[in-house]
Amino acid sequence: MSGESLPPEEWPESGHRRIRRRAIALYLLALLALLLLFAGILLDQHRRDLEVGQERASARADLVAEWVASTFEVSEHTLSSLVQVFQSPLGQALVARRGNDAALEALLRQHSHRHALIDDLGIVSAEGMLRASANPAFPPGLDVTGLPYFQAFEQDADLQEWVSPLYWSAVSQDFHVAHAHRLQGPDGDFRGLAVVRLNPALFGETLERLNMTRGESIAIADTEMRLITRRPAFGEGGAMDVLGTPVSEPLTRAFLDSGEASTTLRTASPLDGSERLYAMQRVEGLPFLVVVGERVEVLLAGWWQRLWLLVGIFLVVAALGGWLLRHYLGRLRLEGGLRIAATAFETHLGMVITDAQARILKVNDTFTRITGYAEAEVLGRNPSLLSSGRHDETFYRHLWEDVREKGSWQGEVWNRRRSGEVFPEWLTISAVYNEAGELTHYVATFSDITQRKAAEAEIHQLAFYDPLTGLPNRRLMLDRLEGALKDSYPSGQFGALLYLDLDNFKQVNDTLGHHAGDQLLQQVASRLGEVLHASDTLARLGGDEFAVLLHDLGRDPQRVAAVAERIAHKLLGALQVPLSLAGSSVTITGSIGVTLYRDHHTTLDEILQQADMALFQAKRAGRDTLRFFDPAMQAQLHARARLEADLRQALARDEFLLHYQPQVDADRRLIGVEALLRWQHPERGMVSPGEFIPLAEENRLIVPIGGWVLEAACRQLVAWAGDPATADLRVSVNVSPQQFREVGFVERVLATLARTGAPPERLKLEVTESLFVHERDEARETMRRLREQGVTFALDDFGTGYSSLSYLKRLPLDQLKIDQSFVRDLLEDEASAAIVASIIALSGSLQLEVIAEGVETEAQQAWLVAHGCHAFQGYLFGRPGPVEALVIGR
Ligand SMILES: Nc1nc2c(ncn2[C@@H]2O[C@H](COP(=O)(O)O[C@H]3[C@@H](O)[C@H](n4cnc5c(=O)[nH]c(N)nc54)O[C@@H]3COP(=O)(O)O)[C@@H](O)[C@H]2O)c(=O)[nH]1
Repeated sequence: MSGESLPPEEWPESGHRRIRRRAIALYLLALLALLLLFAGILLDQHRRDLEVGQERASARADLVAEWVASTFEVSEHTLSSLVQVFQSPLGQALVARRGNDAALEALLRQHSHRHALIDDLGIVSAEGMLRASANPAFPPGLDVTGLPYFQAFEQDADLQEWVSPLYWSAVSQDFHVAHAHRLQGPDGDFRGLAVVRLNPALFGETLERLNMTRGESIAIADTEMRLITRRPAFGEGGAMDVLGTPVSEPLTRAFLDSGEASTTLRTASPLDGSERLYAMQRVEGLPFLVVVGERVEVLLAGWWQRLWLLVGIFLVVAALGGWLLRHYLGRLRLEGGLRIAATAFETHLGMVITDAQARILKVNDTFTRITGYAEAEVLGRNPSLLSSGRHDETFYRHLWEDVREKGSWQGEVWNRRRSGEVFPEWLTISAVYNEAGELTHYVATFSDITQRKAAEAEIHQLAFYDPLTGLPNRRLMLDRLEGALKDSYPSGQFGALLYLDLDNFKQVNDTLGHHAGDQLLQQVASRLGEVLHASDTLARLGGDEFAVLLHDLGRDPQRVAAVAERIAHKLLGALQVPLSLAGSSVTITGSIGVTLYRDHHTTLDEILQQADMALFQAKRAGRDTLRFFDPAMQAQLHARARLEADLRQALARDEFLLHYQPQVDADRRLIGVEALLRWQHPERGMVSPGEFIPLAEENRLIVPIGGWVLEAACRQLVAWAGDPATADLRVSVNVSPQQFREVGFVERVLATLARTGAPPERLKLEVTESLFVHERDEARETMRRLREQGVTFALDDFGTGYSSLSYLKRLPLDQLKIDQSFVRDLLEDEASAAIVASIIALSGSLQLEVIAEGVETEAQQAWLVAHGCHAFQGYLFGRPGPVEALVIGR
């Protein structure tokens, strides 16, 4: 099932993502739940810790307030007993009578010892004068009208008893608290006050003995917000060093103003700045206030610990959960990857996995299906077991170079199945590296492309080949012509396009039927193909029209035309042989139009038109004929063909003769002659060898013609041998390369010498440098064998070729013949003069004779003599002519 047939959410990759998303969401939700749980716990505990602190502070404040209140019960009791005493008749008499001060003071001292809190006891008169005091520091008659307790009674006539807030005593220079009781007569008239002066330090001492919890503070203040005592002390003092210290704290002020008995609040201490939970408790009926504080920081110390513990637990859980999630997702991905890999592995592609040493580790089912090898057969083996042998070592070297350098290679490879069948495959090889960058595996995938290639071949065949004959069609022919035209420009080689049309095909078709017509075309195609080389293109353009492409025929258009003509004749000849069709013998002919091509300026269309026009002309000229596109060339070809035909007859008709051109020494004495062939044509007169020798060479007629020349020259030598004036003359005979290379050349020369009786040492064979371009060793051997028999050799046209000097030295030569082109120019052209001079010098160093040909002027000869040349040939000494024309010195 392919991925495209499933809904997207069911695609494997999609499913993997969905699970992944869910797992992450679940993990985050769990974390959130845990976070909320921890936050709930912490909030609750935070609240409870503060509540506990608050409750403890309230309880403590209540307790301390009780204690403070109870303290004043002592003073109250003392005052009550004093009041009883001083309101008794005796007491009143004591107070009223002056001079009883000592008795009064004794009484007061007796009562003042009842409690440590009581600092002093005193009796104040109704006028506000101290009558007596238990403390001698306060003398009788001291005015207390300015003190708050006296003023309180003054202002309120009904006031019986009153406890003062802290007040400053100028006598003791300290703060005190006074507990005063009204003294009155029997009529209720105001007689003064009994006053207990209390020592506030006692509160501090008592508080000092109290067990305090950490972070707890306890303060006692009066309603004027002056501290009486505080624990812990602040600054550097003790608990009582704070006595009288005013406290400025708005919340406390507000509480006192509200008249409430107690309150709690959370604020920073105005004394030490620490934030505390405070419980404030008024001391009932007294102008005092107890403030108990619990430091929030201490109260929440445990809570903070729990907070950090839970944060730690949360982080550990989150990290652990994250790790587990990652692990799970990793496994999920891996499993997914493996599933995908497993699915991918079993595809329509053949797959091979090897280790880094190219040993097969795994193949898939498709591999087995394509190659025929089961997995067990190939495990541990090298994939080269599949190689077909069609690719050479270089191919595989490049392939592996690509894999190593680029990481992969892909291309077409021919491999061999287990059955031995060779098949094409499209192969991709990839190198696999680990994280450290080391090569670990190779993975190859391939598909069998046999069918694709067959289909391609079929399409190619249909597109480019004629289905009836199997020949290239017009399209392929045009492709090849285009390519040939391009190639012809740099190579300089001519090619030829031939259009061939069957003359009587329609007649065959009409009389014997289309099937026979088809057979005829097939047989014609086969015959034409037999005439041509594999490098030529024979195409069927359609109907009974064929085309032939001849490539690289040469650079000389005339010769190329001749070759094309010869091949065209062969094609026409091949058609003429009767064919067997439907039980009948049929003779068919064709017409051919030829055009040559080379120039890149000529377009493809022009060439096709030219071939077409040439074919048209051939058709017009009658059946079984050919025509060239260029009429001038056509004429030349005709002339050439005629000349060739005549040349073939010339020997038999005895139309050749030899002219001799003298060769002289520096004193112009005749030393030899060069035999030069002449053709006495019955119609055209004397034909130059320059015209017919190349033709004779092309048609190999040069071999018999050359033989004739040699024979004639030898006969001339024999004729001269009997006359002392001519016996020493040597005859130079031109030998063409073809003639020289002809098998049996040596034997033929020797046979001619023997037959004629000519002295071999008088015969000089002129050869050209072209002989030594190819097969030079054979040429040297031929020369050596003839030279052994006395025949000498001259190297003709010397200087125009490319003979290597080192090789030249090894040739059995006798003479160098300076080419006439250099001689002609030597007086005008420094380069020619330099060449001639070096040839003369070279001949001297090689100990060879040297002769200059083409000498036409005295000046040329003088220059040559001056430069060491002593043999000459040229019009200056005589043109080639009949033997009788030679001027022989006697
Ligand atoms: N294989 C054979 N080749 C032959 C034979 N006979 C001749 N040839 C070759 O034909 C080419 C033309 O020869 P030809 O027309 O005879 O010309 C020769 C001389 O007439 C010409 N010549 C000599 N002296 C002068 C001169 O002063 N001026 C001038 N313009 N021309 C001169 O040179 C030709 C001889 O050349 P070479 O052979 O290189 O010595 C020519 O290539 C012949 O070789 C034959 O029998 N076989």
